[in-house]
Amino acid sequence: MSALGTSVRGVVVAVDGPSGSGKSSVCRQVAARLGLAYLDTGAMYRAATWWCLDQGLDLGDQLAVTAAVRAMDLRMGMDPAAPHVRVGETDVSAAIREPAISGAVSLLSTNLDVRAELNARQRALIDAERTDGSSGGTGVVAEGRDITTVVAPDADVRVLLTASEEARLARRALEVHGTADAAAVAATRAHVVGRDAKDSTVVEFQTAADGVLLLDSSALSFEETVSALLALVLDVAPGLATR
Ligand SMILES: Nc1ncnc2c1ncn2[C@@H]1O[C@H](COP(=O)(O)OP(=O)(O)OP(=O)(O)O)[C@@H](O)[C@H]1O
Ligand SMILES: Nc1ccn([C@H]2C[C@H](O)[C@@H](COP(=O)(O)O)O2)c(=O)n1
Repeated sequence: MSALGTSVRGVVVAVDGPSGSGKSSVCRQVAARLGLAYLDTGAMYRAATWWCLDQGLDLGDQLAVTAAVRAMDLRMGMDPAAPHVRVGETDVSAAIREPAISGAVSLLSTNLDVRAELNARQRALIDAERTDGSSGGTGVVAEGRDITTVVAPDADVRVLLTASEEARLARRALEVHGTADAAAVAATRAHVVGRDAKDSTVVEFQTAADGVLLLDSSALSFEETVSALLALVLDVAPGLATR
């Protein structure tokens, strides 16, 4: 609600792309700069994986996994200054980034019943920001693999953020190993290219769907990519003020 009591419709920015293209870091920064909420949908798949492992489930048991995910008490903290993820009372923000979760998460993200459950939760979170900005902002930047196409195809701004495989591997190697030399890139390949190959079997995030804008960050610095996405959003929602 505005100060006058009238309803203000929040802007919805949807961003998809492959692993290491910069979705999380760039979208979080753009959300902070525009005073929007930030929704990391990959973190929801990671939290679901953590929850199922914590319950001692066999992740290949699709029925048991689906039932557990439907029962999961998942709370997404969407403030871009301090995003966090809770399952019940447990803050799992750090645990869901562990290699054991990264290595197992595709078992859930390729389970179509799990996708349906998480898609519904993502739509509810996005709709809450669209209608009343319940995180205190004037909209949301939501990123993942199927936000532009499945979860929020009606978003105000839809962007596919890509980068060459070479650039994505180098970025991830630098982030994880502190260097992008040949050994570090080789060690990173399975986590980036391998996971994308599995996830690509159920969602399309390598090519832009109709009406989705393509932002290729291969030759852009982090700041240049943030500026490019900001420009795309401000083009559609010029009333938003940057911070
Ligand atoms: N344009 C850029 N130039 C250089 N480095 C970048 C750029 N964009 C992002 N990075 C860096 O690349 C790394 C990967 O980015 P990020 O984690 O945001 O990717 P992602 O698409 O969210 O990956 P995933 O889907 O696997 O979580 C981070 O260390 C980030 O700081
Ligand atoms: N909307 C989404 C978001 C994420 N995934 C999958 C892809 C990854 O394997 C996993 C974790 O995502 P990340 O944190 O690495 O971005 O979840 C998906 O299928 N759909």
